[in-house]
Amino acid sequence: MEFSKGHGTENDFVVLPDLDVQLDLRADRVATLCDRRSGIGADGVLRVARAGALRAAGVLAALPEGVGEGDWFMDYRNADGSIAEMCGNGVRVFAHYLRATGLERADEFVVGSRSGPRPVVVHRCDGSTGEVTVGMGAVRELGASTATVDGQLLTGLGIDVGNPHLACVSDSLTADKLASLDLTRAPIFDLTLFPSGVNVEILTPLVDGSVDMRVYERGVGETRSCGTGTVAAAVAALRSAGRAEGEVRVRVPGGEVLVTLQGGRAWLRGPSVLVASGRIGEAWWDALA
Ligand SMILES: N[C@@H](CCC[C@H](N)C(=O)O)C(=O)O
Repeated sequence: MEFSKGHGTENDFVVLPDLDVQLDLRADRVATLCDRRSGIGADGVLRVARAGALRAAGVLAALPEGVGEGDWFMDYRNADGSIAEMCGNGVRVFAHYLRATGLERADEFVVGSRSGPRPVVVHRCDGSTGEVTVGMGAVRELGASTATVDGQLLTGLGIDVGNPHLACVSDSLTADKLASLDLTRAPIFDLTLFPSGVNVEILTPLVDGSVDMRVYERGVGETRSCGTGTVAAAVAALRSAGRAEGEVRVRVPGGEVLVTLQGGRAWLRGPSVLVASGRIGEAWWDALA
């Protein structure tokens, strides 16, 4: 079983090429694989296959609207084994992987996700680093809500970027105060607004087109970056500044990305790194309960 390991601003993934869709990605297997002691260690898993093959194998009940049978499809799993609709950093790593391995020859193509097609532009890439823009699609605002983070009640904006987010801009927050927040415990949030859970972003107000952000991801815990989360953060930061559109540089613990919002749609540009590739022991994989 081949694998690669990659990250986008240190949001890291095990990439599993599975063009014939042979792998049974049961939740417990994914969780063990993503465990940093018992497995390879990652925030999530990206299975690489064509959408039609995933549908034929029953992984997808139907193709998401706008995704064609022949499109690449990022079958994304969180580190706890749960399935999520979208992963912005994951799409950049997925596209980089396809180009670096020669599975894809074009620099512009579509990556399908459970929340629909995500067109990508690979600006540059080699076997280890790349720079990719992802069309993140429509952004839907869900209204105000709150979360308790490190004992503090924060107000945020619920935002659907294909997956659910609560982006909390705190006017009194500085980059230093943000860095000192304890995000080891899961935020408490409103289950009525987010019955399937939510990714929570905490961020500083917009200054000179930039914000600092940390995130607690559904199905993972604190990560060093979240691509869909940076889009949600950019929407909330612009809204707090009385704006609906523009470019926002989002600094996260793992690096920096650029989010562009225009006409209710978002684009995410940022780096990708492919760190290693190798083989997973089949006996080890088969023995996972
Ligand atoms: N890290 C991702 C988001 C992954 C999915 C998320 N944890 C969820 O459950 O919605 C990103 O880069 O967007």
